[in-house]
Amino acid sequence: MNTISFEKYQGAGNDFIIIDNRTGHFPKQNARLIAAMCRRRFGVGADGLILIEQAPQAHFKMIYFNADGYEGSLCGNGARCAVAFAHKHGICPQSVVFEAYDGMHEAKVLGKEVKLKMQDVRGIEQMATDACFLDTGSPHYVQWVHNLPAFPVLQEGRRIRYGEPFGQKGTNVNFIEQKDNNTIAIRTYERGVEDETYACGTGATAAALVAALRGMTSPLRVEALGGTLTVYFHRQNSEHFTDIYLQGPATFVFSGEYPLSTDTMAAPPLHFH
Ligand SMILES: N[C@@H](CCC[C@H](N)C(=O)O)C(=O)O
Repeated sequence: MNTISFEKYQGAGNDFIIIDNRTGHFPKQNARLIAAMCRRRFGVGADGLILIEQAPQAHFKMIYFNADGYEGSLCGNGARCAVAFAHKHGICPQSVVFEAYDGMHEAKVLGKEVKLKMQDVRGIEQMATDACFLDTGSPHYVQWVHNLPAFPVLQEGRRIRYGEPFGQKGTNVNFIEQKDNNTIAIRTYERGVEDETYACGTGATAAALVAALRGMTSPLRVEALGGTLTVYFHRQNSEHFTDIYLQGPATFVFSGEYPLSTDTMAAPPLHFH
């Protein structure tokens, strides 16, 4: 039987299937296969799937698919895990340049962590007194809330993700609360996973920049359900940020072979959904 070799990684509990696709053997147009592999309980289980491919001007190119099987925008935690994977397999040195959805990125492997340089951010839209929208490689709505542990993230996240003005394209949705002078807590509803995830790298970055608008300074600790990420930035003015870095754990979990058969290529429907 034909199989696909994969490794599973997680960065602060945001988990990914990673496949070395430098030979181009993986059927990446097959959204049903990707969704089936990512499906918890029925497949490998992951928030997304990442292909490592050849890139002419970089050590590698990363292609990211959300758990729904469709290509997503930048995944910050996925990118950090992709770097850890590529470094482990000798695809890149400790300091790496790779291509992703939003262009070239530099990153560095620092022991068990990976520090990733993000693109500069220009333009933070104020949506309400307590909410902003910005793009950190992926679109993010960020809202300040009280009592984050009790906040209905799934319900509110889904309402905002599908509501106006985002429509069908949608957005990722983050809820944040200040914990101390340089720490915020975050919970994220992710587009494409359509659920709360344990962490989101581009979301943590967006949240840190929104916190900077309230006077919080770099480096900022962002505490997610699955672990802590650190965001570094330089604030040029209220809507222009440069030298943005996302740092945190990027951990190998296990490796495996996924069988390619008609049975394993489709995620079964749930009977009582
Ligand atoms: N988990 C990711 C965010 C992935 C992108 C997203 N779900 C989308 O396509 O909108 C991260 O760590 O940044």
